[in-house]
Amino acid sequence: MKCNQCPDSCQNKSQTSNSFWQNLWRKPLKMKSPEVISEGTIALVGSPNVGKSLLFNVLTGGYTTVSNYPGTTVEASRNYIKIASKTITIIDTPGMYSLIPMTEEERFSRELLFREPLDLVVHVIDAKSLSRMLNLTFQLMETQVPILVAVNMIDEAEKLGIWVNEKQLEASLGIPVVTLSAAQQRGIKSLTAKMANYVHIPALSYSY
Ligand SMILES: Nc1nc2c(ncn2[C@@H]2O[C@H](COP(=O)(O)OP(=O)(O)OP(=O)(O)O)[C@@H](O)[C@H]2O)c(=O)[nH]1
Ligand SMILES: [Mg+2]
Repeated sequence: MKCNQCPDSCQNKSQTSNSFWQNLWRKPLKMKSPEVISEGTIALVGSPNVGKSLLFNVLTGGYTTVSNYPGTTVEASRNYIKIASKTITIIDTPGMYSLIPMTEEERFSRELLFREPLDLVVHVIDAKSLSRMLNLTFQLMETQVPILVAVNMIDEAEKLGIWVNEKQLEASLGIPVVTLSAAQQRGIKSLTAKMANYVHIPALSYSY
């Protein structure tokens, strides 16, 4: 007998309706992922081990796609974040010490800087070795792409008695600076607020 013909009290009926819901629950929902339209691109660059990838993960909530250029095995990760209600692509690049490339990683990152239409380059530096890392900042500033300096690892620097004065460094360099700790998720809001200044916001249109 078909279950929907059972009387309401029939156990068979309730089992069938339970299994219907259980099956529905187990069935993977196939949803078409919406096409992401990026409205700007920001790259994270800097020396190896300064925390670019950790910062990328903190900003984007995880790693998604990787891209490489023909002839290289080195990769960049990309993901999207919302800044000032715009969808912005964030690129995590391989470590480089200088814009004059010595390694495959440096060549790749340099290529990316010159090939990608970037709205902003975030130069991630280690607060513990500030002066050594500013060399690359000056090289990057010569590329004419807007540069923001993210002084990372302030938690470690503070333990060593090193305090980076954000305002003073900003005034000396003439470009925006943010001090942060990707590991402790400190300074992230301040970073995204400064990034927002480089995201193109369309002019308001009025209709009368
Ligand atoms: N204490 C502390 N550790 C950090 C911070 N940011 C990153 N790290 C650690 O530093 C190490 C290097 O971080 P990565 O994000 O891999 O550095 P990277 O710049 O991407 O390195 P490459 O990809 O080799 O260029 C990891 O162990 C991180 O957990 C920070 O703000 N504070
Ligand atoms: Mg990395």
